[in-house]
Amino acid sequence: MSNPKPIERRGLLLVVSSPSGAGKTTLSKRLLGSDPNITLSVSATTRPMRPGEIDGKDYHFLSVEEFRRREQEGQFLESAEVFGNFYGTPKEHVFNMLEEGTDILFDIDWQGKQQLDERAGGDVVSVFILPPSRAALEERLRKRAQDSDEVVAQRMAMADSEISHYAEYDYVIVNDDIDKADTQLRAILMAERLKRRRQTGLRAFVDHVIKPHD
Ligand SMILES: Nc1nc2c(ncn2[C@@H]2O[C@H](COP(=O)(O)OP(=O)(O)O)[C@@H](O)[C@H]2O)c(=O)[nH]1
Ligand SMILES: Nc1ncnc2c1ncn2[C@@H]1O[C@H](COP(=O)(O)OP(=O)(O)O)[C@@H](O)[C@H]1O
Repeated sequence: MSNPKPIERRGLLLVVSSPSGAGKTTLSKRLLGSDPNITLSVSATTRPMRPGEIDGKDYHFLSVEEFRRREQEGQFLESAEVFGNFYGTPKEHVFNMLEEGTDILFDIDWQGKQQLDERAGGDVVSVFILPPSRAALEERLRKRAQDSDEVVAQRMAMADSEISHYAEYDYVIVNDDIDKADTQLRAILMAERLKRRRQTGLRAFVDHVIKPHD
């Protein structure tokens, strides 16, 4: 009896949001570095590059004029203004990856998440990352040491309004211990991948299992 092919699965859009400094970039990088079936949606942004960031890998860094031009051409799946800078998700990469059946990770804010829900509702799985405390959030923003005191203060001031959107998300993780939070994020992804409705090749697989073969 021949072995059935692996069960085909519909790709999902994993949205991870948090107040700045809660750890979503750290968690995303860990996941992307060890799971070959998920890829990052690299956003376009008008914010200045931080030391260590790579253009095209962390973000596509654009001037405001270029961002506006691409936005008007309809190149973004969603876009939003955050902390006075513009951010947007380029459509093309997302569509190419979904066609290949690869899951896509989005590090975007609650405004972007709402727009993705409107456009791709059933395929969106959303996770909100909370810091263990306000003091820990501030300490992490300072420790990152890539932003000025003014930027840290601005991000702390924004944290409350960001956090107020937690209830719009499917899952919430408190990022206290990074290994624990990492395990929790992977558990969510694994369970969501196993949802019956996402396993589009299930009928063919079951037919193969229950029907007699020569
Ligand atoms: N809507 C939307 N938000 C984005 C996008 N890219 C990044 N963001 C959000 O913009 C905010 C600021 O991001 P960033 O400047 O990298 O600082 P971070 O908070 O330290 O990650 C974060 O909440 C990100 O999730 C995007 O393409 N669309
Ligand atoms: N669980 C954790 N415990 C301690 N520090 C952490 C934890 N998670 C992340 N950090 C640190 O906090 C800082 C902010 O994390 P980052 O992933 O850049 O946050 P965000 O992308 O949400 O702005 C980084 O210096 C990171 O190394």
